[in-house]
Amino acid sequence: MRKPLIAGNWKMNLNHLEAIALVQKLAFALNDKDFDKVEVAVLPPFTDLRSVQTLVDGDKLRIVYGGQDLSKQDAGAYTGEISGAMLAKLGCTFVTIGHSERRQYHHEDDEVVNAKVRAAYRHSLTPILCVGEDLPVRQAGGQVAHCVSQLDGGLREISEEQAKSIVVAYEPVWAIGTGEVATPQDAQEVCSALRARLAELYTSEVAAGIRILYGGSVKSDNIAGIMAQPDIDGALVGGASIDAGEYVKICRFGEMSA
Ligand SMILES: O=C(CO)COP(=O)(O)O
Repeated sequence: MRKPLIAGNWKMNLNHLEAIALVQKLAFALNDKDFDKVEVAVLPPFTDLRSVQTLVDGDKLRIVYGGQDLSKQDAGAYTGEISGAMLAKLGCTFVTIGHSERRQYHHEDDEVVNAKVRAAYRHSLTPILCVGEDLPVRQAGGQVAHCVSQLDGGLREISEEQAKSIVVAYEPVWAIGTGEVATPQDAQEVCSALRARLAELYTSEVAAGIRILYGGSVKSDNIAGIMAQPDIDGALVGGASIDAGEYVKICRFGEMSA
């Protein structure tokens, strides 16, 4: 049984004081019944993580958190980089890897993404491996092949034992921050193909246990339809995750109508 995961990618938004305010609002609104049904994560900028950790530890919150990226190196002369060890020390559970904004603006290819996935496992972090096609690929009908190839690239030399804990996020680039949400059927098509590929790479039992998220303009008014799909186990939420009221509604997707 896959527990749904709602993860909020704050991107480059909110300083550490604003981070505290947002996590406090989430903690106030969400209760044990919510956390029993869904795992709720936030992915703040690096500079906010210590504040989030202090709040989560101090108030024993059930919210988990993680980084938006990590270095493929473990330590050393890599100015500006943040290591997996540093994220682990801050109590991070997750780290997003291969987000389309990293692939696009920082030219991260599958090789870099794979090195980062391996770095995450070295430090017991759970990667949220992001894949997704851009508009020309979708218009040419190449979305499944494109995403499966990114999945293969990201998982190179990742063992079955490691793969069991991975989270995969399907985020079509054309749906990110555009208000253009993929239809639930479009999202399901790719997510089911990703699960089928995971079964080929590992076993069907392993594939059946891996959570696959959808991301791209997820809001409280479209989450229910997305979550109703058999191969979608949660959402990676951008813009709507920094609005406490909206994010709480998304975390309570079971109460929203499809
Ligand atoms: O990129 C995303 C999450 O990682 C999606 O962003 P939006 O929800 O703002 O479209």
